[in-house]
Amino acid sequence: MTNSPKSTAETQHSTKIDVSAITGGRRMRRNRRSDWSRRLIRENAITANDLIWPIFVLDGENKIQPVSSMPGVDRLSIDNAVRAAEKAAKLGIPVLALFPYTDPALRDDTGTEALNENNLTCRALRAIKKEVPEIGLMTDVALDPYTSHGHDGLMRDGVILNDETVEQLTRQALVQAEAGSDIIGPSDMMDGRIGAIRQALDCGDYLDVQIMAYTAKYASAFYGPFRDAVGANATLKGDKQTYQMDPCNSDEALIEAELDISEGADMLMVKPGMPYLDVLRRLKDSFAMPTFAYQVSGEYAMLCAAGQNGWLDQDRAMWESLIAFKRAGADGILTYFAPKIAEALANK
Ligand SMILES: NCc1[nH]cc(CCC(=O)O)c1CC(=O)O
Ligand SMILES: [Mg+2]
Repeated sequence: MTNSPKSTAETQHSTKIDVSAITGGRRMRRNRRSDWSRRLIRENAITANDLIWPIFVLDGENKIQPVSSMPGVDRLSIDNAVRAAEKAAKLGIPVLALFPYTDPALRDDTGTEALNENNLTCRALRAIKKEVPEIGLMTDVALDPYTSHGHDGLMRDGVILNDETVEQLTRQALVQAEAGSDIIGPSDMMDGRIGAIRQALDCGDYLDVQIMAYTAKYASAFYGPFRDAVGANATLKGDKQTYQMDPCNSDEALIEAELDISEGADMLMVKPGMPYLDVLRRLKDSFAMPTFAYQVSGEYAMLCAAGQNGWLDQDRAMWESLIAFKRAGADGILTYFAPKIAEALANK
C-alpha cells in the first residue's frame, strides 16, 4: 500500500458502498431503533404462567437448609414449603414440583420408602393442598431419593431392572395421586412406565391426574447440584447411562416421544434445557404436544457462579436463558429461577 494522496482518493471512491442497493432497501435495524418498536415486534415473552418451580423438601419443622451448590435454593421443611406455595400462588406460578431429601436411614435397596403413604412427599402434598388448594402440584416418580445405591430403579447384580422397576414406580405414582398430586412426573426413563402408570391411575379412579413424561432425559453432568440437594451424590454408585439418553443422540428422542404419547402422556419434557434446545424444537415441531424444558440444577449453578464472580450479568443471562426456551418452542419451563422471575414480572 502506498499512501500518496492520489491513491487515497481512489480507494475512497472505489469503496463507496450503497447498502440500500445491497439489501434491496431492506433495513433490519429500522425495527430495532427504539424501545417501543423493539417491544412491538417481539415474538416471545415470559410470563409467570410459563413457570414450574422445583422445591426441595426435608423433614422437621421450621427448617431452611441452604443447598451449597445452588445459591439461593434451600431445602424446606413442610411448614416452609407451604409458605413457598403461598408465595408461588400469589405470584401466579401455576405449579410447584416437589423433590424430597430423604433421611439416609430410610433408604434401602428397593426404595421401600417411595411406597410409604406418609413419606415426606405425601405429607408435603397433603399440607400444601390443604393450605394452598389453588396451586398445581407435581411429583417426581423415580426411586433415587429412596434407594441406598442412588439409582432410579431396582438393581440386581449391578443391572437396573426395567419391568420390576415399572411395577414399583406404578405403585409410587398411585401413592402420590392418593396424597393429592396433580401431575405425575416420571423422571426415571424406564421403558413402558408411562403406559403402566396411566393404566393404574385410570383403574384407581385418578382419571384426571396428569402425566408429564420426562421424555428425553439425558445422562447429564448437569444434575450434580440436584443430587447434592436430595442427598443422592453420596449414595450413587456408577452412572445412569443404561437408562438415561446418550447426549450424542436426538433421533432417539422422537421415538421416546412417540412412545410416551401413545402410552398416555399429557405433556412432554426435555431435560436438561439449555444444552438440548435442538431436541426441544424437534419434539415441539414433530408432535405439537404441550412441551416443557427443565433448566436443571447445573445450569442454574453455572449462571449463579459466573454471576457471583462478576464474569457475567446474572440477571440478564437468566432472562436470556429463559427466553431461549420459549423461542425453541417450550410451553413452560421448570426452573429454580421461578420465584425470582415471577417476582420481577410482578414488579414490572
Ligand atoms: N430422578 C432423579 C432426578 N429428578 C430430577 C433430577 C435432576 C434435576 C436437576 O438437576 O435440577 C434428577 C437427577 C438424576 O436423574 O440423577
Ligand atoms: Mg421412554
